[in-house]
Amino acid sequence: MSDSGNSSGENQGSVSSISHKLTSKTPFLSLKLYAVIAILVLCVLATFLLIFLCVRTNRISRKRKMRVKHSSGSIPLVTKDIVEIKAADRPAENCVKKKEVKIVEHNKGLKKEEAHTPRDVIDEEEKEFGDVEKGKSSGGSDVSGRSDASVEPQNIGWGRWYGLRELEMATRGFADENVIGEGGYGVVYKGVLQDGSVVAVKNLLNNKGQAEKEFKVEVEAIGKVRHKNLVGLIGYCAEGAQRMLVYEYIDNGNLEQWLHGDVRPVSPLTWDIRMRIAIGTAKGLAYLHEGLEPKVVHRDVKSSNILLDRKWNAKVSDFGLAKLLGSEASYVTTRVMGTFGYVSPEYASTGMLNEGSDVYSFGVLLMEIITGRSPIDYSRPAGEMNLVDWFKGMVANRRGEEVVDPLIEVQPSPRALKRALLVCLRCIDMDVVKRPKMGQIVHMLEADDFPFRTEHRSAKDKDSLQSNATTVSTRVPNQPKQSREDDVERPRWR
Ligand SMILES: Nc1ncnc2c1ncn2[C@@H]1O[C@H](COP(=O)(O)OP(=O)(O)OP(=O)(O)O)[C@@H](O)[C@H]1O
Repeated sequence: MSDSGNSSGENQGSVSSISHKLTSKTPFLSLKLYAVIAILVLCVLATFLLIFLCVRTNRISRKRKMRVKHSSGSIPLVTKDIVEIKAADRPAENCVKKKEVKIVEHNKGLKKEEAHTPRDVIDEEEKEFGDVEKGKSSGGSDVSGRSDASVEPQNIGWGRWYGLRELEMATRGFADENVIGEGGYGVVYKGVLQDGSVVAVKNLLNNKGQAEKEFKVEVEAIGKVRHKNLVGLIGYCAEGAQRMLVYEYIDNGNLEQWLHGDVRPVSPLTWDIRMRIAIGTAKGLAYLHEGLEPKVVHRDVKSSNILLDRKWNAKVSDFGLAKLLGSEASYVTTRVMGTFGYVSPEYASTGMLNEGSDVYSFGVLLMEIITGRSPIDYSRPAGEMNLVDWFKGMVANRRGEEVVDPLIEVQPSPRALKRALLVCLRCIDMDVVKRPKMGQIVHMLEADDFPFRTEHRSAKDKDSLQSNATTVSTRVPNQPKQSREDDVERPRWR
């Protein structure tokens, strides 16, 4: 009882001592302590309020600046040539679902309603192949109806900037049924623009790391590249986080689909058509390597990147993308390394890249075209899984005629076959400096007298194919440094 009395007395004592302290005067302006504390608290609160207001004002002014920048068109106006159409602010929920979109049949075999039967294509080819061969081989008209050869950048510019809304309308809201396919860079949609022209819209994946400025610089560089054997970039979209590339639509699928997609007794790809595709591809690559400054190394030459029009003109796609998307995103790592089976040994082992790596990949592609076999095919017997090894062995053993795709009905002449086989072997030379340039390859494939330079060849020349298959390192006949003028257009890279 007395303990509790003591403790309550102590409590009362401490309370009265605190209140005494609070009411006692301090040296600061002779104010009482509670007044000083109240002033300090108010000061702290005022400081916080001030900081908060500063940050808020700063944010608002930055947002306003960005809005002004966007509406004045500084994002799309990459060059004088690019015309802003319209910018519609819209959440891109339709675009976001791209990853889940199922790849429609078109990806592995042409869409039924769009696919032409081999007969259609061959009929068309028969009607038009002659003209093309007579020197009008400047490529078919593109989707906008213009001829590639007549493209004059100073008149029409390389392309334009598209608003998200416009591309959404063109692809019916990025609808599943408009998906052409999906690659490592993103989903590709078929679209019809308001003027009726058909385009392919590539909705780039994971572009968060891609700075707008860097993106537009690279896109501009790709967009200026025009050649009848390269898929033309006709514009792009960069709104918010969205990055899309708009290409001319190439309406006859890709080479992979035609070589491996639809197994039938006779391939619609005759020997002549195959060589035409190979030469067109070589011309496109020659332009990238030799017609531009700085040159462009494709890095991913393979059959699915060779698109075809109805006249079997080859159009190389995806050039420039490795550079465009390669710097930031980790998903691109495998892309930078190219595609398994096509990658040159030195690039695979050292990562050192030059146009020789594309030449190697082209050599593998040419083997694929000749044989109808995939570069790596695990369904084949052990000794045949790797196309390059099998091919070299066959040629070295004088069994070159046996490598031709059995689906080709009319066999090539021995001369034509030997020419193609020799080009393959030279392209895959282990010594990168001994590989021919793409321009030389064009001439080798086109030249009737290659590799038969004289009527009376020496025995050594006769055996050149076999020796190439074993050494794969031979002299390339003298060729002009560049492809012919009609094949390689003037550089417009910068
Ligand atoms: N301009 C185009 N016109 C018509 N079809 C196209 C066009 N560009 C791409 N495609 C088609 O879209 C599909 C996906 O192409 P994409 O280039 O994105 O991937 P890929 O070449 O199949 O694979 P990867 O990304 O590994 O190179 C392919 O079937 C291709 O034929």
